Amino acid sequence: MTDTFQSKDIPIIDFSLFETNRPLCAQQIKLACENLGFFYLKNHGFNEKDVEDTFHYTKLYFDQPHEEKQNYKINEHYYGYIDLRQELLDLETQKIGDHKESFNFSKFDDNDDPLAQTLPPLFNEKKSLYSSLSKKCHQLCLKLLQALAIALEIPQSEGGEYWFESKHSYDLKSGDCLRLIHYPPTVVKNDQKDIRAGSHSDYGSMTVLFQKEIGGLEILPHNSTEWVPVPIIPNHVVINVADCLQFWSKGLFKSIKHRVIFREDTCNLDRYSIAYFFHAGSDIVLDRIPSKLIPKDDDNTKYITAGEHLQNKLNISYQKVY
Ligand SMILES: O=C(O)CCC(=O)C(=O)O
Ligand SMILES: [Fe+2]
Repeated sequence: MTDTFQSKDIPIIDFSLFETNRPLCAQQIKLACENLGFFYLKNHGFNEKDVEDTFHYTKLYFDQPHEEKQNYKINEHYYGYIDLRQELLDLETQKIGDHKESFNFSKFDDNDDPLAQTLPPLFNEKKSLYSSLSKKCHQLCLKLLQALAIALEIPQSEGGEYWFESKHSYDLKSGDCLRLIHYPPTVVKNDQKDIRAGSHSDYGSMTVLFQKEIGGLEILPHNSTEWVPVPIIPNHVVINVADCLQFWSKGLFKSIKHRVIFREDTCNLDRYSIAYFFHAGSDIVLDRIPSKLIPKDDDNTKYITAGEHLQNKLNISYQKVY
């Protein structure tokens, strides 16, 4: 027996409880966000075939020639194609950018057209698939925050279980992003200097992550120095608390550090993942959650907007390497 946190200790929450026993579901989600800021979710409502299809077209997209991908490179709103090594997530220890390429989608309108970018032809053809995944991820996150608001007993006079909802409406201008990620293989094994995604925490309220077949994701539990692998469990998504929610809850909920390493058994294989970064509207002030269960405010409370937070974080953790 050991007290060290292990992969098997990562909570698995059955989200069908949200319909059948909402108070219990809310307690489980609150506990997972307090203790680790990270959990698996099963019975989450995503259609398995749709997720499969999304991964299929994602692979086809990244298989295209480099020049084609460069035609839709990242724009001033951070949507579009990001090249191999272009993003560097851990400025403290990384010498070179992440060994990954990605594509960021903005939110979509009612006709499944993206709000802040022009899509490459392949994605334009499949825009309903990506738009629907984006909207479903957003709806899931709203429910997760509703569960947290229930567990925190936010007073009805303050908005109760819907306290978060108006701050995250899909109509708001925000940093929300559906991101497709491709981690190409490497021939260099056990190279401590190279990494698929450097250590970081996410910026917004929370993140939904779909993994597929190839592992490598690791988490660093709060107050620990031991990285813990996050094994892939088929048909489960992974949820993590991000920085803004940690700020709102005055540290009650933990924005967990994570990274993607080259595992020796799979470093010669392509890895694909899909993340949805869920954010409050850019102009929303990161006020504290009104609840007796939130730790007391101290004097140094600094209120910033969600957009400022994103901008600050991008400025320190995002490097353009053209
Ligand atoms: O690909 C993964 O498994 C994690 C990606 C991630 O953490 C990120 O893009 O913020
Ligand atoms: Fe992340």
